Amino acid sequence: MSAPAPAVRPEVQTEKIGVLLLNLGTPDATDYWSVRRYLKEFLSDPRVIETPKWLWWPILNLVILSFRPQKSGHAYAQIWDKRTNESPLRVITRDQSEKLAARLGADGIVVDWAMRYGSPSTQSVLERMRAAGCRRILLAPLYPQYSATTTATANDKAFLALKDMRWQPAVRTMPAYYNDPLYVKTLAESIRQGVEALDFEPDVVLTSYHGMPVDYYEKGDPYYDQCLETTRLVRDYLGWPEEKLMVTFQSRFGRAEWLKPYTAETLEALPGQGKKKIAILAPAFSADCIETLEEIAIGGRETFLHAGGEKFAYIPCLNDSGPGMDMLEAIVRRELSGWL
Ligand SMILES: C=CC1=C(C)c2cc3[nH]c(cc4nc(cc5[nH]c(cc1n2)c(C)c5CCC(=O)O)C(CCC(=O)O)=C4C)c(C)c3C=C
Ligand SMILES: [Fe+2]
Ligand SMILES: [Fe+2]
Repeated sequence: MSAPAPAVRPEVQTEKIGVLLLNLGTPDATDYWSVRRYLKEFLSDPRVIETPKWLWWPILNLVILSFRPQKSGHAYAQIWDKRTNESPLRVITRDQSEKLAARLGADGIVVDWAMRYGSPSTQSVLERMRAAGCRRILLAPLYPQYSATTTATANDKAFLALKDMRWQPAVRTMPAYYNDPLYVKTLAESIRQGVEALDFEPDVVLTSYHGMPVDYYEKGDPYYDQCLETTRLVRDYLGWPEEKLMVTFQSRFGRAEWLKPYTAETLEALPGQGKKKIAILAPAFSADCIETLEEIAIGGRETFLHAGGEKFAYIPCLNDSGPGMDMLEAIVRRELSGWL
């Protein structure tokens, strides 16, 4: 008599599809050490800082990490979500994940979220998804415009985690969606509604994108071009003249030349040019965060009003709004095609 055929392990028969939303990361708290830990990981990423390690290490560890955590911690404290005691970026990314899960769950799709820096780590979440039976995973970096400093490094981190898995899921990466008609429409409608809700008519609306060293652009990073293209498409959608919807770049870090025009300098100059009523939004961010809430909505307002501006309005990111989630669901479903 021959031995019975060995049973197939049940997990082999599990064939789930997963979607992993990836965002940048944020500190766990606003104290010096929490912010330092986060900044150290972030600013040690060679995709973000291309200065050779031997030169960058002392600058980062001896100079930047001795003063920046305090300054950034103070900025984070101003926008901290008191309800959950977390950073807004984390709260919003989780909300986006939960809402997407509610929309895709009926189709058996597992949705989760992770951060490139800090927690929840990309590795821990990928491991959890794999253990839950996800055999195919869409990595979805939540950056409308591609940059090596954001999109690529988020994917790198996921690939690094896959490297340690004996049983790897199949993966796809979601492309940047800077010119996707759905994104353009959703962004443009958010501007139209944002402006309609104001008690003034803005002289100009600024699309303020996160900045990047010019050097990275010259070496081939397409981020700048994609930012310009997003604004051009939104302007066309709204039927606005060129001067009504401007492009600027914010969040300059360090002494190198960054993409121009700088948002802060523009905010200072506009009142002198007779543009005293403005609205501003930050299309490079899928979720409001320190760079939008503190730097623009608080700091940008101060800069503009001090320079003689009269009316300033910040239009929020798409976040987990209904239209924002409709857009994300449609883009994700399209990227899953052939898997479903
Ligand atoms: C040092 C170089 C930096 C590059 C290049 C850069 C590109 C870049 N970043 C985002 C999105 C976010 N950045 C955020 C915070 C942040 N960014 C930098 C530096 C660079 N970013 C720093 C030092 C910080 C930390 C905050 C501070 O200390 O001021 C965030 C928000 C995180 C949060 O917790 O709220 C996001 C999101 C994009 C899209 C981008 C593209 C070129
Ligand atoms: Fe940044
Ligand atoms: Fe900033």
